Amino acid sequence: MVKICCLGAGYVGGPTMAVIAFKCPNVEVVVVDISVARIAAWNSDQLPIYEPGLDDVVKQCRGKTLFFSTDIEKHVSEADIIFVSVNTPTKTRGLGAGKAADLTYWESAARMIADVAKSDKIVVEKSTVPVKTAEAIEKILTHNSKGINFQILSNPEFLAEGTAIQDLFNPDRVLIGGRETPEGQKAVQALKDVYATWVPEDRIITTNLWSAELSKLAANAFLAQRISSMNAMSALCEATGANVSEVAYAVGKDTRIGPKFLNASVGFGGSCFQKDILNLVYICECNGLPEVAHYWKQVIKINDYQKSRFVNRVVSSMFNTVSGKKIAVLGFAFKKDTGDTRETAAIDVCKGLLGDKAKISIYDPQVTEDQIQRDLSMNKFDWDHPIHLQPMSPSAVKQVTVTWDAYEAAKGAHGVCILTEWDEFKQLDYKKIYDNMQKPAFLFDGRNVVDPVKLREIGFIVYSIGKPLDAWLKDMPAMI
Ligand SMILES: NC(=O)C1=CN([C@@H]2O[C@H](COP(=O)(O)OP(=O)(O)OC[C@H]3O[C@@H](n4cnc5c(N)ncnc54)[C@H](O)[C@@H]3O)[C@@H](O)[C@H]2O)C=CC1
Ligand SMILES: O=C(O)[C@H]1O[C@H](OP(=O)(O)OP(=O)(O)OC[C@H]2O[C@@H](n3ccc(=O)[nH]c3=O)[C@H](O)[C@@H]2O)[C@H](O)[C@@H](O)[C@@H]1O
Repeated sequence: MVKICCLGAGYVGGPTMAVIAFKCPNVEVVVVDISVARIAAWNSDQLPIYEPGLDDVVKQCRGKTLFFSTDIEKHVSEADIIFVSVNTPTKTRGLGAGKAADLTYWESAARMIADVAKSDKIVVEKSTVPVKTAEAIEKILTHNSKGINFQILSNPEFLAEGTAIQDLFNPDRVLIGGRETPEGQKAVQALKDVYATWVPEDRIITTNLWSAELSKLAANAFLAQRISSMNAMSALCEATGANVSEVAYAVGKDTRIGPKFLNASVGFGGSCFQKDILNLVYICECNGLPEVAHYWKQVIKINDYQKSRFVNRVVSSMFNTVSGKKIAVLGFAFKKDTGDTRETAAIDVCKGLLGDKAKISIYDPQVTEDQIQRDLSMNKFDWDHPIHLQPMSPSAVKQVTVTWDAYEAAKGAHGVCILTEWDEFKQLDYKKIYDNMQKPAFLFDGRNVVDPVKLREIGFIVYSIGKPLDAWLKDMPAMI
């Protein structure tokens, strides 16, 4: 029986390993983590992450071929294949601060593997890492190798949160990069055999190590670039009377462009797009390619512009101040069907509104008050470290309340901001919401989930990203 150990029981390690265990009954998978609380949650009925379909998969194989443990060294030493799926946050200090990937967690994992290994191992980079990381990892692993053979593979993960199980069951592709030596190719084949249990062969791509590492950064940069391109267009749509949804549809009908990932929004969030693009920018700079670095940096700049443009729309529409006004925020997660708030646009929007002294009432079906308070109190990039190493119990942001009901959040509010595209926000009784709000009642739709025409009929003043402007907003400056 092939033994797999995965370091890191997070959004990637947990679901990915659960699906491997589910699909490969002759493989034993143990997921380990330095966070005792996280492992306890994986072993309980309340999994540490919310992901549609995950519960079923875990329940079917936990205790049979899938295990969660904190006994890291034991399981690493017994494994044939070790996946490393630990955090790779953006550095906040020192060389490359604000851009480069912080490989502290990776390096400590590699040193531990080198220390405890007693037999040959295949070590798989599952985390997203800078191109050429495998070279550094190889040096760490072989430094004290005691004659043990380590083969490093790059097997970046392309799942998206909210659809992780679907993406893992039916991936567009699985990418495996390895050394072009006979030993390297043997290791590639061993990992290929695991995936080939359920992934069609033509979707398993094998490349050299550096191509695999770079392809992951490139894929995320391309995806984020599509959103920033559409978001840039949304500003022009508002200025000209064009409708961004119509433009996206017309553009996406070109089969060379395609219809996916062209939804204008209040800005992309999530733990990876910004982090990985900053990382790419840094690598370009280090390789003497400032023009290329500048090109990709614009994707982030447009995203930041989109978030501050949204805040400015809210404030300027409401007589240029939200001081003391109640603003309801519907949706705090970075996208629907996840409770993940890492780098969510909602953090920046809320901070912008708080900067103008608004009182905010937040409702998200999956995000707890504790998480929201932590997010609003945390420094940039701190969110991407293991949860138990993040700053603890920040003082509560007093102007923020969190409710478990959208109607409660909007009661007595001057304005409502929709910041996550949860399906339930399409079904709300907006007449009821309107009746219980201060007048004039404003609604700012950062996800284009509501029909602005219907809401205007109810009486709302509506702003929808990239849509023809309400008469009320026409003469207001988009950026101040
Ligand atoms: N979240 C996502 O959708 C995707 C993330 N990625 C990449 O995967 C990597 C992990 O991301 P997430 O799973 O989202 O992060 P996460 O924060 O949810 O999980 C990482 C886990 O690693 C643990 N950890 C840290 N150091 C460790 C060590 N030395 N030994 C054992 N456990 C350790 C942490 O306690 C944490 O539970 C990152 O590089 C990320 O860029 C790639 C594709 C998708
Ligand atoms: O490396 C990663 O972490 C992952 O990053 C993204 O996945 P994820 O961040 O989970 O979710 P996405 O669906 O890509 O959404 C990212 C952000 O973009 C926003 N978005 C997405 C699509 C769109 O058309 N418009 C838009 O604003 C979402 O609301 C969200 O805030 C990629 O889609 C995955 O392929 C990749 O593996």
